[in-house]
Amino acid sequence: MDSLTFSVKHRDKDRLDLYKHRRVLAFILLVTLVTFVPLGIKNLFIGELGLGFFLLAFELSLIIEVIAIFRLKRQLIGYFPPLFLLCISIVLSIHTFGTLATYWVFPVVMTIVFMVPKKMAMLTNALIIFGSALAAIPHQAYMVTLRYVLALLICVSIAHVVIGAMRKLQRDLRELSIKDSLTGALNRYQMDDSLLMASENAKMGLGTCIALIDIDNFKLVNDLHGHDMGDKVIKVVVERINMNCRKSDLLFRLGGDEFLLLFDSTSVESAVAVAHTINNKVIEGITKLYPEASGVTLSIGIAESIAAEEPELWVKRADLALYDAKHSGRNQIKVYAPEHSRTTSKAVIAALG
Ligand SMILES: Nc1nc2c(ncn2[C@@H]2O[C@H](COP(=O)(O)OP(=O)(O)OP(=O)(O)O)[C@@H](O)[C@H]2O)c(=O)[nH]1
Repeated sequence: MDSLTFSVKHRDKDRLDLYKHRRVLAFILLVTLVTFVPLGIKNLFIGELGLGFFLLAFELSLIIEVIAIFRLKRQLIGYFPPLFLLCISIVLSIHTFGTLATYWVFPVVMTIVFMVPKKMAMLTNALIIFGSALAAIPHQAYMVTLRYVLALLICVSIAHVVIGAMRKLQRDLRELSIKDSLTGALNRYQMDDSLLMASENAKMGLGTCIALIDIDNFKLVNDLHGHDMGDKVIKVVVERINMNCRKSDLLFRLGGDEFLLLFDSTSVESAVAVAHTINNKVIEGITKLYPEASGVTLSIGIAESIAAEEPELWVKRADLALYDAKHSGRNQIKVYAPEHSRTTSKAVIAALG
């Protein structure tokens, strides 16, 4: 189950990145406003109408895009128009002013690597490097153009490696913050939003179920075979749960040996069937992989969503069903029924004397 993918599956990742980098975008807009706009106007005045037009058109497309990202929280015209106008402006400016204009290309290609999706950045930079080198040839010695191209290629390669490492680090940190490090299941802090969304869906008739899953007598596994074996057993449990439910179901580790499985639009009958399969596969898996710890079973409490019910009460109902499963001898799957509330209250009162 790829919970991370589930949590971002409907979003456009590039747009999300751009939206997160609004401060950088604002800075880039400011820098281009104080450089490209005066340059564009100057070129119009000195008769370089084509260059002046493309520089100002680029600036205009950038302003439109940045305003859309700030106001509408999405791209309006996309990457292509500003990048196309930028490429033309660079080539024209080197064609007109020669070597002096080549210095501008370095910050431009670096910014493209940092702000534009990888493939588009590579394509745009390839076009800029190739086009600007061709435009520079009549103005300087071949060796100077060769050095210019090599320096640009080195800059762009370093920027790609750095940004690749940063994005990987970002992904790893995000995973660390939402997932349990032992099992890879989502941690309990991710649960509230998902349960709330599922409760909201129940209001629209899209009910589903949750299952609270607890390993039976897990303390004995630790006591008899050691903590490491306990960890291995927990991992097998999570693996088997993941193997026997759908990608769209979400598994949370609540702590210790307890898990909550949030099914995606699933009836009680189907949830019970999946729970039985999970329990059987866990028993089978541990017997096969760690025969010394065989005999590990699960107790599972299932509760169906009720429209407009608080998520805490929903989990509480699954907990009561789990309590029933434990007290009926463990290795059981119980579905919440209203009498669970009464029985549990009586049991608690009896326990308190
Ligand atoms: N190996 C290991 N043990 C853990 C971990 N987290 C909690 N535990 C242990 O898991 C055990 C949980 O035991 P309980 O849930 O109290 O009880 P149980 O033995 O499972 O009994 P029942 O739930 O009543 O069937 C405790 O001994 C904890 O120390 C972990 O990450 N790894």
